[in-house]
Amino acid sequence: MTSRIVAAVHHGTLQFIGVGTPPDEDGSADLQYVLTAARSIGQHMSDYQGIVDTSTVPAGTADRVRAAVQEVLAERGVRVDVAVVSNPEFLKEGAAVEDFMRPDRIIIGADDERARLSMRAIYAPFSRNRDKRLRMDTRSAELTRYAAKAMLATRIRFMNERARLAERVGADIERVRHGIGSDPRIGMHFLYAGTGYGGSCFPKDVKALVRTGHDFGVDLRVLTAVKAANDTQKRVRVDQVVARFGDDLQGRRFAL
Ligand SMILES: NC(=O)C1=CN([C@@H]2O[C@H](COP(=O)(O)OP(=O)(O)OC[C@H]3O[C@@H](n4cnc5c(N)ncnc54)[C@H](O)[C@@H]3O)[C@@H](O)[C@H]2O)C=CC1
Ligand SMILES: O=C(O)[C@H]1O[C@H](OP(=O)(O)OP(=O)(O)OC[C@H]2O[C@@H](n3ccc(=O)[nH]c3=O)[C@H](O)[C@@H]2O)[C@H](O)[C@@H](O)[C@@H]1O
Repeated sequence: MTSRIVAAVHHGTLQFIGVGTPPDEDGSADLQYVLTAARSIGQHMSDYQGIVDTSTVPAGTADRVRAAVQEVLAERGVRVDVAVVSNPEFLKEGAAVEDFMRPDRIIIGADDERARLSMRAIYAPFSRNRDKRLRMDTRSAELTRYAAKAMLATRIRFMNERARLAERVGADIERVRHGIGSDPRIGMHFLYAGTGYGGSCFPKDVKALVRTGHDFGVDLRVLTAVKAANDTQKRVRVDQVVARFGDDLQGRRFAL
């Protein structure tokens, strides 16, 4: 891994981009770092390259990356082939190495056969137990990342809502979690009620997918409701504390 572009471009025929995609003012993913990295590769490549995007980016970004590189190549008067691959990763903070070494699935979104075969080869050592490599087009790969995240966010939101109801009706949400999670159609993962989803990726990626829906004229009502309800979840904890200890919390300490 390096941030030295010249060394990277001369090292091999696959260039992985994994730079930040923070939320833009309108909630969409800001692609400036991805496109800058892509242009830098275009500045230095003199032979075929496969540019692999592992950043979280909206559907259609691979086409923008390809156009950005081709523009730079045209300015330089260099005629070489370029392929763009979408390779979303599903690493969790704190478990990134383990997630990378033992992935559930390896998504290879490629419209170019040569790049797809190189990607298959590079990921072969991580696919020995069973073949985890899923082949698809770039847009499907890009959307898969957000769709996975949206599904998990929806589960968390769903459980937080059930938790509030459980409290009111005198049920125990932990028992309910066991009760429903043991149905294999539902499963045990991501069913913990809490203060709502947070962290560096969930809030920004849910927002970005809602924005993509808006841009493409599709009203993502479920996800919009998930986002709005999650925003209020932190407040629920505060209300519970106040209900239990009263308005004056001076001098008290709480662990979350
Ligand atoms: N943090 C996480 O757990 C996960 C993050 N992602 C996605 O991966 C992407 C990166 O996320 P993070 O690693 O958390 O971001 P980050 O902001 O911590 O790291 C990005 C790095 O890229 C470098 N960089 C930016 N522009 C560059 C350029 N032109 N050339 C070379 N290096 C450059 C920055 O200096 C920085 O060190 C995002 O799209 C994010 O959504 C995906 C899965 C998990
Ligand atoms: O693409 C990304 O950016 C990554 O985003 C998340 O990874 P991460 O943001 O590190 O966080 P998680 O540990 O998965 O938790 C997300 C949030 O949901 C909350 N959560 C999680 C699980 C649960 O049952 N309930 C719950 O409230 C956590 O407290 C946390 O705030 C996904 O889990 C990764 O698969 C994905 O690759």
